Amino acid sequence: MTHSTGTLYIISAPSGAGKSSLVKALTDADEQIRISVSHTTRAMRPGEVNGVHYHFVERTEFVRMIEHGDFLERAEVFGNLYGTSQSHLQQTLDEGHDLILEIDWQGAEQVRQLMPKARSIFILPPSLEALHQRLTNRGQDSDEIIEGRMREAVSEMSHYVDYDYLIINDDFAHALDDLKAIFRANQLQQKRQQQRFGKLLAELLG
Ligand SMILES: Nc1ncnc2c1ncn2[C@@H]1O[C@H](COP(=O)(O)OP(=O)(O)OP(=O)(O)O)[C@@H](O)[C@H]1O
Ligand SMILES: Nc1nc2c(ncn2[C@@H]2O[C@H](COP(=O)(O)O)[C@@H](O)[C@H]2O)c(=O)[nH]1
Repeated sequence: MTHSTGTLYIISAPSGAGKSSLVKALTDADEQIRISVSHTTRAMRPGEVNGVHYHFVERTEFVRMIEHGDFLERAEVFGNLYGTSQSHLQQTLDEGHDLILEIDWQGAEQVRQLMPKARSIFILPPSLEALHQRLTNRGQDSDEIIEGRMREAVSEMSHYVDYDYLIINDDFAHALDDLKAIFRANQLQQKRQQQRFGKLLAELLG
């Protein structure tokens, strides 16, 4: 019996494009797919839970973790530090789960170097106006923070060309279908490769 490992997915988007909402809807519908919980020095938003949405840590603790080599990737985004801890990442993939990293373009570049088989998806909003509206409607950030995120949005979006797939999140259900199709196609490809490998192994072992 051959064993297949899961696929690592990088998902990036300008803040407010709907990345976390789409990823949550995807993983609610498929328990085989897991989401990596990042570390951050950002202040907790109302309703966020430590260890669920992020591991919230002080900057000194984050720096200690950098020095200890704990992060697969890390970046400063909107003045806060964010990073993906190595712990459990390989184990989750070895257990056969697909794993999603919701990270910015700087982190994506680091992960591509270290794990070239990772698949990457960029999510775009239909327009900058819609993006601004979504950040405002989310009702979790001050006007100042929203303006800062809007200033960074165009620069973040300019990196979409480096990604394997592009999804425009205009109609939510449509964008979710696109996301599901990417995962499904990859799962089928993995299964096919596993079958080929199993057949080859059986032939070799007689
Ligand atoms: N297709 C859509 N149409 C309208 N609103 C949407 C759509 N997709 C997501 N939203 C809403 O936009 C807001 C931002 O979504 P979300 O928090 O998922 O964005 P994000 O990309 O994960 O942002 P961040 O990077 O800041 O975490 C939420 O209030 C969400 O409900
Ligand atoms: N390089 C990384 N970027 C990350 C990580 N976790 C989140 N992010 C990026 O931060 C912004 C803002 O997130 P928010 O929760 O404060 O709204 C988000 O859009 C991601 O691109 C990470 O571990 N590494």
